[in-house]
Amino acid sequence: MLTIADHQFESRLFTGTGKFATAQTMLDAVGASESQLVTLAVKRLDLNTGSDNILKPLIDSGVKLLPNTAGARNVKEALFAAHLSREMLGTNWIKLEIHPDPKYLMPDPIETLEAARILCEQGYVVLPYVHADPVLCRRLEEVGCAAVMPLGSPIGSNQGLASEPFLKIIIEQAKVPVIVDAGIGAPSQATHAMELGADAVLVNTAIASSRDPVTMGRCFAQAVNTGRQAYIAGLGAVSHQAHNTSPLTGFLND
Ligand SMILES: CC(=O)[C@@H](O)[C@H](O)COP(=O)(O)O
Repeated sequence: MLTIADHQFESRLFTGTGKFATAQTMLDAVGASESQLVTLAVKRLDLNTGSDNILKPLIDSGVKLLPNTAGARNVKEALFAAHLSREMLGTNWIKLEIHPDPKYLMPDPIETLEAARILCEQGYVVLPYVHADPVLCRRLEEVGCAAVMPLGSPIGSNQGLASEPFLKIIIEQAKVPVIVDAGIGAPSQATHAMELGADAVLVNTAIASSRDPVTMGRCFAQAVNTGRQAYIAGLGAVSHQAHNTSPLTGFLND
């Protein structure tokens, strides 16, 4: 079981709702992934009705919603999105994303830390999306974030764990759950993140943009479970040189 704030999750695969060809495909893929925490952009919500055609079926499916502030470029816009989502969805959970640069969608560390500090003070359960920066992750933990979400590689790039050396440091140091978010492009990469000791991963594009998102959702569920089990079982040590598995004594006793 993974505990974040006051909530427990059996599944360590978190999913997104963007980029699917149809709402039904998204719902089927999320179902197949067994994900229990699903993020959606506050920007997608209809300000008049407080809804979106995916909202009701998602709520009915029993997943926990994690609204995100995607599209926010600074503290002010992120706070606005968080306040709006609390009003509209009745949740104080927020995935904090502040990325002013549309080309690489790199999270702004300074704005993110300040917004996180304010939202934590206001009683939000804050899960910030950040670069894989161990110092920043500590600072976010200190201001009260419930988890940290360092990137594997740029959002939607499917490049995998380009930030691996820094993810390892974050995982080693963190006292809150570490959710590797963004850029995970294949189930094997999700397995690898979990083998490193990540507490969970968040995957959107790799599932949504596959030829068969439902099957891919299922593959990611299995991959995350495999990686977690392998981490618990404990991987063997890596060595520069060979170590024989059978006796090296000669056959002819010479
Ligand atoms: C939906 C969401 O929150 C994404 O912004 C998230 O970061 C996942 O990234 P990928 O789409 O690269 O899986």
